[in-house]
Amino acid sequence: MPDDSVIADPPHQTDRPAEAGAGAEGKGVSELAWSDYDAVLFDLDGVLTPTAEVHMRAWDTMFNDYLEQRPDAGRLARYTASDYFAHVDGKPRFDGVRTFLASRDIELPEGTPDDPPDAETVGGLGNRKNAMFSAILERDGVEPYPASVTLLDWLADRGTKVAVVSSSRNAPLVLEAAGLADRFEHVVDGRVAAEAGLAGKPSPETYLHAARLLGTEASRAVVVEDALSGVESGRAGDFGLVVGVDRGAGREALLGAGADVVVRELDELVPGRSDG
Ligand SMILES: O=P(O)(O)OC[C@H]1O[C@@H](O)[C@H](O)[C@@H](O)[C@@H]1O
Repeated sequence: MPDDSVIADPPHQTDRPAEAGAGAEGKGVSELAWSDYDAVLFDLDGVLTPTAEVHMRAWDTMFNDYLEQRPDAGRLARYTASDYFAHVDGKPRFDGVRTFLASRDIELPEGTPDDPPDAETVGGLGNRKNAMFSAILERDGVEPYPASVTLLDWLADRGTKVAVVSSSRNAPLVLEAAGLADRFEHVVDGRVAAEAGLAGKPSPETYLHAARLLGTEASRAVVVEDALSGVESGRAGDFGLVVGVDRGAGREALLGAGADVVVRELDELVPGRSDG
């Protein structure tokens, strides 16, 4: 069993379920007591599909082009992958813009979520990035992670309820493009959240909303997340188990944000798959 899939002592709580708690050191994640859970709430980008990388590339191009054309470009540090993980990853589009700009002491007018991509506003910059994201998605398409499909198949056979909880307004499009749309009756995405007035990740509100839609108590639901902001949502919502998927955020950082276990691939959660 790879070291990354060892269950860690939960850093933020002492009343975690036995299989995820202290003393479980060395147990495989495949030994999770699945009977404790009725539902699994999946983040999308970076968890079910490799689209976190597409978001990353689009943010990188948009922010660096923008910084370079500013009159004070000389004083501004370039946008890097560390900025993505620290300020943007997992958050709703316009929260990501606002948080990154604040890290460079830049304040822009809010504008609106419908601002055109050439507007120098939070709305405009977010939509500028979205035009790039959409173009890449249309050109390259998207395939789900095979190991994530393995877990979805196993959960479907078992009758476990599933939902997608994504900050992205593109989630329905990505699920359709990846051939996963039929697997989820409930998708709480960036648009649904905005319309329902739910605060975005790292708030737990979107995950709690999904649990309600599935008719499940948070304590009986598992949250699966690759972003620190999303792991924080799961922890803040007191979910039964928070699984961190390390796609670049880093194992220690995910544990620090509140993940109970960290895996590299989702099939490590299927019994019998990752023991060693
Ligand atoms: O597709 P949208 O609505 O612009 O959403 C953007 C965000 O969607 C999230 O799912 C990604 O994890 C973020 O990293 C990304 O920035």
